[in-house]
Amino acid sequence: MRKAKAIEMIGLTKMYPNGRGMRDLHLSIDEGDIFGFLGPNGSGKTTAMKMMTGLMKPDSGEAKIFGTSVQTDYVQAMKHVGCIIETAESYPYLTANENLKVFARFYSHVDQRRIDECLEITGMLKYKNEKSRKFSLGMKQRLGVAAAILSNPKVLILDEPLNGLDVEGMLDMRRLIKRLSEEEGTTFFISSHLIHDVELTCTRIGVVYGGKLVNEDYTKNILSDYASLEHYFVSEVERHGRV
Ligand SMILES: Nc1ncnc2c1ncn2[C@@H]1O[C@H](COP(=O)(O)OP(=O)(O)OP(=O)(O)O)[C@@H](O)[C@H]1O
Repeated sequence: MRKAKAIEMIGLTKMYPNGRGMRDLHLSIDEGDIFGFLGPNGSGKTTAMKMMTGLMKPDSGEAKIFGTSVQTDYVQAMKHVGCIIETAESYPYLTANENLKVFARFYSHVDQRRIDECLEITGMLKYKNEKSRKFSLGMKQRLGVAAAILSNPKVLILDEPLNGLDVEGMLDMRRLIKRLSEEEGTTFFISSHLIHDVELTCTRIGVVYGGKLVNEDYTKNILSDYASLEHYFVSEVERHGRV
């Protein structure tokens, strides 16, 4: 059976006056994929993610979530999406639980039981009544994920979710992503510049370089042809990327 298209990007373009940005991005993410958007600092990942989540208007092109245009029907398109773009914000003087209650107000069906469930899934239940200003970066990231999954989104869009995490924090986050993918069928779109982590976490990978998508493929295909994702990355950038 053909899988549904969770995310489609059709020629998304945003160029800043300095000539940088993201040019003519075409991508199609199937339901159930854990898609890794891999590229170095400044390659255009955040720009693309802002366009696909409606935070930035593209110069041209369109993003669709489950067939609905983010640009023309924002509320309907984003109904199934949870996202953390740039940083996971929280209210420092509120507890983890109180923070989630604030977010829960946006959704009529999210009750205390679901809040507890999200705290449990993200390993934050034991810190439920602690104020977030005392949290480490990893705990803040996890609280951010707890907030992003409150409404049971079918798609989670995470910008550099491993940024600033230590090894244990990275392992936790990777487990969390796999758990949500397996148990809840969540589709992920994750940006990262960490090649090794993308290799271990993602089922599909797109390489971005200099504001362009240079190639994309399933991780298992890449690893059957290349010794590691790093070899693939370097080869793709050399083949298509350098401008
Ligand atoms: N508001 C802006 N005005 C001008 N240039 C910008 C602006 N935002 C980003 N850029 C430039 O566009 C390019 C792409 O930036 P973007 O933030 O999308 O990259 P990124 O891949 O997310 O990088 P990072 O991993 O460092 O977050 C960079 O060269 C950046 O300097």
